[in-house]
Amino acid sequence: MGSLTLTAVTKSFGATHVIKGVDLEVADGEFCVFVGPSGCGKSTLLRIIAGLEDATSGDVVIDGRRVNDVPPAKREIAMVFQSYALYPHLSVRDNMGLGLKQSGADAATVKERVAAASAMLSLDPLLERRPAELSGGQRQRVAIGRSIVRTPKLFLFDEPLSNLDAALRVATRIEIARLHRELGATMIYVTHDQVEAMTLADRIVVLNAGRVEQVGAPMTLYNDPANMFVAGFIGSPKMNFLAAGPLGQPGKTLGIRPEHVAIDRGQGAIAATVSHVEHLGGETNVYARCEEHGLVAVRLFGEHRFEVDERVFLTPDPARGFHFAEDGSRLRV
Ligand SMILES: Nc1ncnc2c1ncn2[C@@H]1O[C@H](COP(=O)(O)OP(=O)(O)OP(=O)(O)O)[C@@H](O)[C@H]1O
Repeated sequence: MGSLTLTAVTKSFGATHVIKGVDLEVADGEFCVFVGPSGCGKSTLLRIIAGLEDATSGDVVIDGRRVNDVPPAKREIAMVFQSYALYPHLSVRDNMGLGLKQSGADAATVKERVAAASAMLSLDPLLERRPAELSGGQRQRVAIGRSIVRTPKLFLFDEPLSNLDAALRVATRIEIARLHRELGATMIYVTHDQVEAMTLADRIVVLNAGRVEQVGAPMTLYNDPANMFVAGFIGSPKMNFLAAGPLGQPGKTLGIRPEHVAIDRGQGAIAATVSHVEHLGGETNVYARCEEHGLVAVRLFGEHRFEVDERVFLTPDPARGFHFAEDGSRLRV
């Protein structure tokens, strides 16, 4: 069991209000991802859940028990950080078992749990090595293994993959998804990475300046964003916001994702000039500048040859547009 409830949680550092009243329910077994711009309070919220920071006000409830005054070690949570924080003088085996041993578990239990976690993470050949003899990806697997050994109620991850190179990030991301399925554990995960958020989460919490903008399944945030902030935050390249004009209405904004804008050399709704082209292999991003709307991103599948300075026409798919009022709220038309 490992449910989490946050009720009206706030956090201030002196006069700086960092978390401004967060309410959140995370169900037992759920994978919940916190995203938001740098400085919006993701790590602070995670640290409040862990007990590494005190909430200024509000309640933190784990499995029905208010834990505001319970020290981190007694909350039955495990935290995995970006830096692995392994003991350099201990072997992988001892790093994984130490926390459990310190909490008073007998040697047989420690051995059994370390063996199970090691098998799950393919760490068996590395158990006698010290951290200095491991790659970054292997060290992060040990850090994750150490958290599994303690069978916590909640796993908290703070950007665990951000020190890894691109290929290892993908491999470790898949491994974390598999672990979540196998353990059925509740996981709360902070990331900057859209792909991690979209692929790992049952639900994503979008934070902005210490408040929750929207909580929802990844595809709900993509297909049905609550407001302009969420619409612009989820998706890459980000959604185009087209100002008033033939396609918009005065004072209102039309949001259209780059994958829903057609580009053509012969005809279309908006005349534009190609200013930049990104070839990603399976996809091509074209950025075209037009007088009325500035730079518009177009995402194409497959390889497309557009040249910088080429004249083109852009046509947003009207069925895929979102409308926003001046204050950023969504207009459902
Ligand atoms: N101990 C502290 N004292 C004062 N301000 C702090 C402290 N810790 C965090 N902050 C401030 O709180 C805000 C939120 O920080 P936090 O680390 O939670 O953001 P974040 O969303 O995790 O950012 P990032 O994505 O850059 O890691 C920031 O403006 C930060 O400067």
